[in-house]
Amino acid sequence: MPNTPIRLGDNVYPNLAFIGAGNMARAIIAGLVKTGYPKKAICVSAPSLQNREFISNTYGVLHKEDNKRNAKEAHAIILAVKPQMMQEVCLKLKNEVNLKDKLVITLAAGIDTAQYKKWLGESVQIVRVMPNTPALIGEGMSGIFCPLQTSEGAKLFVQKLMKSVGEVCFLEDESQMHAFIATAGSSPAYFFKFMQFIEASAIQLGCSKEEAKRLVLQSAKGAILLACEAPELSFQTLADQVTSKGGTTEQALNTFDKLDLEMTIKAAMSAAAEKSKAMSISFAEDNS
Ligand SMILES: NC(=O)C1=CN([C@@H]2O[C@H](COP(=O)(O)OP(=O)(O)OC[C@H]3O[C@@H](n4cnc5c(N)ncnc54)[C@H](OP(=O)(O)O)[C@@H]3O)[C@@H](O)[C@H]2O)C=CC1
Ligand SMILES: O=C(O)[C@@H]1CCC=N1
Repeated sequence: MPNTPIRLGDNVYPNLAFIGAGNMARAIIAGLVKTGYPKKAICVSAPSLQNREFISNTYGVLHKEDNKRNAKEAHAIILAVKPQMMQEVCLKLKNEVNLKDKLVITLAAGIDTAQYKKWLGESVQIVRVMPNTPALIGEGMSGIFCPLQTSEGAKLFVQKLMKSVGEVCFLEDESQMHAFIATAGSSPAYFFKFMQFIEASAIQLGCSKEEAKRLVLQSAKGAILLACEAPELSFQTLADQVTSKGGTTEQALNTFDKLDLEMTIKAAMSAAAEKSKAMSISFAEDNS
């Protein structure tokens, strides 16, 4: 039986069981704790004591070795293991925990909600969330897909939960998840790689390592804040504002065009979306 949810003022905080103590669990837990989710209402389980203790010590939440013990006491179970581990984790949960009255939220890429019903039982209440790591600092972007039967209460709960670590977007159709993963789930990595390459080039051009990082970070932060403050301006207009005719930026952007940066990015995003589709198909086939 789950413990009674913690109440603080008018707010009720269901107990959350995070299954998995990796990057994504950590990012969401950090974001939740920062926004005041009660630490004692959050528990994490994973095989590695070191990883569990790291999250527990850093954010003050509970930890358990055993998924079963964690899930039993929770109102909502958050599946934060790699897709390849998901079947094993789900089948064990189904056998060991009464999932009736519990909400299951999965963060995994490439596994459709229909698949979870095969693993966890047709009646399981499952919601799919695709977050990203900036949730760690409350700046995440999460896509939420709720199958038809999802209760309004569950939808609102997931919306509130993920809003506390960033922005949310409801997906009407699960097939939209492939584009969402390519555009938001994976994209922080694209921006980090872009910054990494600018930093390395700056060093080659004569900047010190520290200077290069500082210049990249502040310029990227400035550019992003500027774009956020002027949503009416297209990205093209913002780029035009930097580009003087016959000047330095023009030379850099011409080089992007010559080497077809746009095509490279399109190809990379298609690869991410295609991988998501292929994973969904392969999980469905493996278990048909
Ligand atoms: N990283 C990201 O940016 C995003 C990830 N996701 C999704 O989130 C999920 C987790 O990804 P991420 O956090 O990056 O992965 P990590 O590899 O960082 O973490 C996976 C965690 O799962 C734990 N684990 C493995 N087996 C079990 C088990 N049997 N029971 C409980 N826990 C187990 C691992 O344990 P241990 O600590 O012992 O190794 C580890 O803590 C994936 O499905 C991914 O698709 C979604 C959006 C973005
Ligand atoms: O790389 C992945 O598969 C996961 C999903 C989106 C970000 N990380």
